[in-house]
Amino acid sequence: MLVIVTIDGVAASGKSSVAARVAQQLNLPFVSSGLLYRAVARLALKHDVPTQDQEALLRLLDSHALELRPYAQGNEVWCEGEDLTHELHTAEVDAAVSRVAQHSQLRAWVNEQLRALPEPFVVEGRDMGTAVFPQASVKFYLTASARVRAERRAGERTGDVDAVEAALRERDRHDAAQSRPAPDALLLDTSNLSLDEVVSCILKAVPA
Ligand SMILES: Nc1ncnc2c1ncn2[C@@H]1O[C@H](COP(=O)(O)OP(=O)(O)OP(=O)(O)O)[C@@H](O)[C@H]1O
Ligand SMILES: Nc1ccn([C@@H]2O[C@H](COP(=O)(O)O)[C@@H](O)[C@H]2O)c(=O)n1
Repeated sequence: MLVIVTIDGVAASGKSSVAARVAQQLNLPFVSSGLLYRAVARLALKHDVPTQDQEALLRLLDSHALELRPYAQGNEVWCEGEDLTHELHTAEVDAAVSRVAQHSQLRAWVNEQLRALPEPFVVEGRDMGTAVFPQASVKFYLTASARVRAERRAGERTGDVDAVEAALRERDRHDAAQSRPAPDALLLDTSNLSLDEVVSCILKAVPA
């Protein structure tokens, strides 16, 4: 019986898009761990809290309750009655989030939120199959060339592909510590695969 499916990978490798479709096919909720880190970064920017200051970030979380709401069609993050979701995928948050994610106590807070979610689900991120859910039923790790990822990301947000590629490479460097594939993860280079082909590969590898 499927309990947890993890889909990890580097920035803009297709984790969220693939996880949402895989979860839909498996009739499971899908969980986006990155949204929690993004929400903390957004709150820090909104309240002028330095992302280098772990204690200040923890105090911010104490005074502003964040809630991740996983739905089949996508996740939402709410903060005291306000839906923050539409503010979380911006270049400003992209530039701040990796620094937030480097703090061990912030990571522990995110992991506590994720482990409290009712199973089963598909969960995407960087370290779902390693640090957070090592016991997962089946694990995948997505990669793609930085150029292909930049072209895909530039396709959904306005922006120069070269600048997007440079930003993705920067985020990859900052995220490297928590972005290693689990030894038992199936690695998928999606550079030359369509979204449907990636989803199909994953569904074929999920035990019945
Ligand atoms: N295999 C693919 N072929 C073509 N386009 C893809 C593929 N996978 C994802 N995409 C597109 O690339 C863009 C980025 O995908 P997505 O947001 O799912 O990546 P991500 O890994 O979740 O990104 P981030 O780490 O920044 O949250 C989206 O527009 C998505 O539709
Ligand atoms: N499991 C995770 C997920 C995310 N992060 C950090 O959050 C950033 C945004 O994540 P996206 O999946 O939305 O791109 C990411 O760049 C990491 O800094 C993480 O550390 N661990």
